[in-house]
Amino acid sequence: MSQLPEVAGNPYTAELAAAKKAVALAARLCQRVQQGILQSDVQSKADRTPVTVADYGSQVLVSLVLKKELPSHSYSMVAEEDSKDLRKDGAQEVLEHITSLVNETIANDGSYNMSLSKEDVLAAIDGGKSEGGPSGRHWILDPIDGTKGFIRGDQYAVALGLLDEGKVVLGVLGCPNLPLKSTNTHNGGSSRDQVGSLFFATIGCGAEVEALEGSEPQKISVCSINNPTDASFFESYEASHSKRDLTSSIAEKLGVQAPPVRMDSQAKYGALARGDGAIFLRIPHKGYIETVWDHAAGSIIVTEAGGMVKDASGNDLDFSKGRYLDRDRGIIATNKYLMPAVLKAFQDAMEEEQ
Ligand SMILES: Nc1ncnc2c1ncn2[C@@H]1O[C@H](COP(=O)(O)O)[C@@H](O)[C@H]1OP(=O)(O)O
Ligand SMILES: [Mg+2]
Ligand SMILES: [Mg+2]
Ligand SMILES: [Mg+2]
Repeated sequence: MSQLPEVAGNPYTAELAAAKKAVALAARLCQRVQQGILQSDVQSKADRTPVTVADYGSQVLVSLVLKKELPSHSYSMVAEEDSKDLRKDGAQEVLEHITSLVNETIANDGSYNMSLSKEDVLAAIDGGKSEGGPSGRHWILDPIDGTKGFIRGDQYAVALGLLDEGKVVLGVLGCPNLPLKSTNTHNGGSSRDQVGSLFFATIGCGAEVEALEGSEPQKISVCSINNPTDASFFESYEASHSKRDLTSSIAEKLGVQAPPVRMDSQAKYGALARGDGAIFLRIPHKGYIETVWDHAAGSIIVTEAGGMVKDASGNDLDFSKGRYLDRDRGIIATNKYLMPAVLKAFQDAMEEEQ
């Protein structure tokens, strides 16, 4: 992949180029594993091994590319996976599988002439143990966001953000199964429609999308709908990830006519950022605490596309508290016109639920 030209006013040009390369390479590994799962029989879909291999493999590749592309940068990463299970007796075969998958992906890409050992793989995974926090720079990684969608053959994302002094300053979201063209352009669809979208944003520089395989980047922006009756909303595909009774009550209060669009992973943030839908509601069930890697990349892509991302109290998400977001009861992403009404409906629905 060619280096991005230096853009005046973007202090994160090198980091963005490295992050895009890292996510694109990791996504290639995930695509290969997902194709393998889908080609195998239904029985083995319930086996978690293939997805585990892809989660770890993706984390290894992202960490490797960032270190190779940014050799002079100090490195701290807050990532979802750790190597504990892989160090257990009986995990040798899985570790070998991950190692060969990573090495094959590197060899096919051709950018780096290197081969990782099993120890290198474990060390790369453990590079994601950082606690993050309010000072310094920390990469934030979800190597596969939307694991259940990944197994089903649906949407998933490789999500990478950069935290600088407690603020998310950069986000890259690789969505291998999301069509490059907006899903609400009524072109009837075509088998020639390109699938695989790479969203990215840097603070103050707007949000863009390009083909995961590489193409001319296009600026994106959230929709400008200001009447909730014209809005459509995204929510989790998995009922266990978000309270559907509350989201449907919010939609009813707002007069939303369209049925919910259910999609796995932060692909929802990407789709919202380019105007495929107007509102994204996420209301986890009691006891679930949101992690930073589930929202860092997606939220900056939406805000840089002109949208807003707020918690249930109407506050900005605070990524400076470590591996978790502050405990609050939900997340809303939408445009600036709709946010006041959506927030009010959200709070009213929650009050009624008490
Ligand atoms: N019980 C749960 N409630 C809410 N979110 C969950 C739960 N279990 C896993 N997740 C995470 O929610 C995100 C996907 O949500 P959705 O697809 O519904 O938007 C993923 O980050 C997924 O983890 P993971 O990254 O391991 O897939
Ligand atoms: Mg996740
Ligand atoms: Mg994950
Ligand atoms: Mg997980």
